[in-house]
Amino acid sequence: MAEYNRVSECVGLITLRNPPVNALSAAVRQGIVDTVQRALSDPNVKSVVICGQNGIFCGGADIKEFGSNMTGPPLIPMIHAIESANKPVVAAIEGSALGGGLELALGCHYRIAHSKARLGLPEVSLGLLPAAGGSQRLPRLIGVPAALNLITTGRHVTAAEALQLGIVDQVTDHNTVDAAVKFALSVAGRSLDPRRISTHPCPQQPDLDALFEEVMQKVRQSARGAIAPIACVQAVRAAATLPYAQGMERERELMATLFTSGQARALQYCFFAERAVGRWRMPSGARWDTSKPRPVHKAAVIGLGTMGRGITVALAQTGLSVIAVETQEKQLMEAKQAISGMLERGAKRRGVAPALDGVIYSQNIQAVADVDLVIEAVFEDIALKTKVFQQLSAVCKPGTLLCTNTSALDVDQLASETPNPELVVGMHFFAPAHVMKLLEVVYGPRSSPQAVATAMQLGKKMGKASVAVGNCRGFVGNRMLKPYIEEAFFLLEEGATPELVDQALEEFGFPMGVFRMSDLSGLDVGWRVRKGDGLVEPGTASGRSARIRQGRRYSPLGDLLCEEGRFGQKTGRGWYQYDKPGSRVARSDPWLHSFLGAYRAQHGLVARRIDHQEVLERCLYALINEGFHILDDGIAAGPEDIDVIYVSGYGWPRHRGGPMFYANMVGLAKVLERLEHYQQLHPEVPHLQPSSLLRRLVASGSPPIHKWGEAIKKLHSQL
Ligand SMILES: CC/C=C/CC(=O)SCCNC(=O)CCNC(=O)[C@H](O)C(C)(C)COP(=O)(O)OP(=O)(O)OC[C@H]1O[C@@H](n2cnc3c(N)ncnc32)[C@H](O)[C@@H]1OP(=O)(O)O
Repeated sequence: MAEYNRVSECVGLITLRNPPVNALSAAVRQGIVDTVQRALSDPNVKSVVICGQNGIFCGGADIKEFGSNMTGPPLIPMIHAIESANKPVVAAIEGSALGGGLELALGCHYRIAHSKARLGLPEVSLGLLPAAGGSQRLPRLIGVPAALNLITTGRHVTAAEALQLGIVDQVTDHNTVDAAVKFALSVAGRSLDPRRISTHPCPQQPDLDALFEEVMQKVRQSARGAIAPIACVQAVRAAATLPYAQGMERERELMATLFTSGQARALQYCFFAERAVGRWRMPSGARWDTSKPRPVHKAAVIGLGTMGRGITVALAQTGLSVIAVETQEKQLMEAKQAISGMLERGAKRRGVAPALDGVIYSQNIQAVADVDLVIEAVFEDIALKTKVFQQLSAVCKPGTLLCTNTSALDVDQLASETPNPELVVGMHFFAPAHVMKLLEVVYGPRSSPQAVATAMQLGKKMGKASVAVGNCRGFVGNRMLKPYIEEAFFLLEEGATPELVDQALEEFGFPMGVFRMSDLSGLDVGWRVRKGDGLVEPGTASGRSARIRQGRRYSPLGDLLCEEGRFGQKTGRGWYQYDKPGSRVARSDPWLHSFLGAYRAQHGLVARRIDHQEVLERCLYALINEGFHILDDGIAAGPEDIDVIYVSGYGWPRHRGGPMFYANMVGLAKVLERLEHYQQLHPEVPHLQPSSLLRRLVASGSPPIHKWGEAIKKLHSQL
């Protein structure tokens, strides 16, 4: 797993070999220990180069080993032995040097990087800290402020930035190993004392306490309950204030707490879940590895409202040429200006030229005749969308993929309006579409695997977390959101306030509670949907019967607010009040509290004390329960799909892994027991009725989440 060769007569070349990213598995660590020893004991070898095979230095510790008993030589003494060597050791960094990979490089005496390489200590995003000396060496090398920034954010830096920061000694555009060997020859015999980073003092920093105080505050605010960023700050503080050996001891203690924490397990689960969703499969048996995507060179977007504009930007930024269609001239001109602005700002941030020429604007749908893929983003109206799909079927060249950005309408119905339903899929973007990571790729029974593969590949190109899901009302994300929101409304009826509900959810880790989120997205959105479903009844009927609609408990609270013109931030009033329409700072509203009091009195409801635990159990377990229904229905292929959707599109705190992972952590039996408890109290609420899959999983011994797939298959075959 680490190959040894002698090159240029006197350079020992060690090559890490562990595809695909040369992770530091037990075998690789053993290989490094053995080959370093061999190089150091060979009198003909004057210096050593460490590189990785296949253009990547090292992706860090092998994350797959974390759950098991770790064997093999530990990283810290291995890196220490390299740093203590009496021959210069040079790291030749191509591709990535991340986590333990960069820590290994920091133990080397010199670092040479290819100009396209990226370096970083991303442990924080796995719920850890750089505990192979990284938290102690990096601040000594580049200073406390820069090290704090890299270690607490986990961001990857380019080779150019690494050079500027002093992480690497040289950047090359040519063969990195050749450059490193040449460099190793040139430094053979030089004193290595100044090159051993652990022996350096941390560069002096004025107002150290104030700096740590400020960073800690910032980190606490943005971490929303995550513990790793805080431990990272504490570890760097140890580097800045303690001798190296004591700093290493502190690094070890902090890591020990993190390593076994539920947060680290959740974050590592997210890492693998994000990769697992790329290996999509459909109930028909079609799969990612047997379905070839069609090439997409030219795309079109129909309808340039907020969503269409964002989608156009996301497509143009991938380098595609895009035809952007809006039939009204005024709207087209406004959209052109807005899209150009977004492209320019995005390009400035990324330091590239804006793809302004990549977008052609047109009022005429005929302009899309030769595109490979169309994304329809017109108003959410089935008649309008049907018309657009019929026009597209007539205009587009044969084989063009027709995608709809609907968030609520039936993809199958739209597909059935076209002569080629196999070419139709949903591409459900989230606003703002050029920023939000999530994309639900919605297939119907007639969507071809090739259409799904093409949409998934395009999503990946746009940098989205793309998840393939089946077609149903609300798809996965919005379908699960419905019971969550309904429970929040019921809690208000029973005595909670929007402030209490939001506080409980925000302390759990959501960036915004359900009511602040509703104010942001607009109360009228849900009102329109409920009207369409025939649920909204004007009038002042009171009592329990007024709150049972279509045979189930219904809360008209949201409708009543909308009747008052309280649509949220845009009208300056919603569940909260705002200084003016469009303002973002939510303030508690006495009007709302007296409205809730009057509403309860009118309906004979007696307010009771509701605590945070009840808020979390009712809102989150109702949402999770819907997740089990979705798995049982085969709408999502596995719990990872649901979790990626919730973490990347709905603000579920990443350090809690996603709703299904959370259920697994809490214990399926406990979730079932609490749902049964609330269902007994609220028999008229169907979404509290535990899903049969949840019951069956508990009955079969609550298998761990990575075994749910097998269990679900087995349980289905027994039905
Ligand atoms: C003792 C504790 C010490 C901890 C210190 C650490 O080092 S913790 C690990 C720190 N490293 C990282 O966080 C890096 C994680 N990897 C990445 O960011 C990316 O994989 C990459 C290296 C930038 C490569 O990206 P790319 O897009 O090219 O590939 P994928 O992300 O799709 O990965 C390909 C497959 O490799 C698996 N993989 C990646 N990194 C690791 C790893 N460190 N350990 C184990 N496996 C890793 C990844 O899961 C993919 O596998 P598939 O089976 O193909 O899905």
